Amino acid sequence: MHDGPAAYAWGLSPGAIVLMVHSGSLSLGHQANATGRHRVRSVWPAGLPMPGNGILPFLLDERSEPARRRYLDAFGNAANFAVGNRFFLALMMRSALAAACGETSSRLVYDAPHNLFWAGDGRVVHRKGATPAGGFAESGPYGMWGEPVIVPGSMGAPSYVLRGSGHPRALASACHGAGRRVPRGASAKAGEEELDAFLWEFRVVTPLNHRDPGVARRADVMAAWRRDLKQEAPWAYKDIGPVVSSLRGAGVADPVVELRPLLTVKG
Ligand SMILES: Nc1nc2c(ncn2[C@@H]2O[C@H](COP(=O)(O)O)[C@@H](O)[C@H]2O)c(=O)[nH]1
Ligand SMILES: [Mn+2]
Repeated sequence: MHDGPAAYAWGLSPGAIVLMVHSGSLSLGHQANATGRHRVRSVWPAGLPMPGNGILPFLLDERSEPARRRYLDAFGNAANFAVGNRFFLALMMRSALAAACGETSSRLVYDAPHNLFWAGDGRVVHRKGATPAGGFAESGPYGMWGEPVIVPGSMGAPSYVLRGSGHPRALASACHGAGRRVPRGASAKAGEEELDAFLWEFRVVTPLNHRDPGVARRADVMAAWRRDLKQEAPWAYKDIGPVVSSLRGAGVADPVVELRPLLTVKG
């Protein structure tokens, strides 16, 4: 616990089991974006040079209006689909927990999407790899403490719930995780000893039973399995401590609670 009053106000207490769910729209948003880009190109005025940086703006002219509207609808649908995914994953986790431990009480602390845009106050803030971190407000359920900011670490490190400060220079935003230390492909090249140490420390269960001697004999299958595990292993992610210190030091968000991982399910 870093901030008792805020933690208690959000229903977080020492020893509580917290379920964290991370899912987006499973490529629907990506597809909406690809289709949107195609449409922007198809209505782009002849003779107007396209921006050299690859970012295609929707023009605010009448001719672009239908394409713009369809893009915003598709993007909104993808965002709603992502909320639905998180909702159903949470229900599945709750029912699995109830089946194992009996009925428990739980309530939602926050649903914080990232990689979305937020329109309002005459501007649009597109948070790519970032999450909202609004500060105190005159009204609203989170006004008194600031907005909950969820910063996950990795499956082997703590995650944090912080309270946003609404820092104007950060556009009331914070990072949405510790972030990768090494890019996806590069982490697969990490040492075999590190992976062995990880498998020793963590009980890793996958659909493929690597303890089965028949599976363990298949060098090709085992190599692919180990490559996949390395992508998500704790060392592929940055140390969460300095990330949280930076958020606090920069006045972006203050830690409320630290969550220690008990069980991680990756899909
Ligand atoms: N608590 C956990 N956090 C994790 C795990 N794997 C990754 N992460 C963190 O999440 C963020 C966001 O991920 P992204 O896919 O949207 O970029 C990432 O920066 C990691 O720090 C995990 O297994 N458990
Ligand atoms: Mn994500």
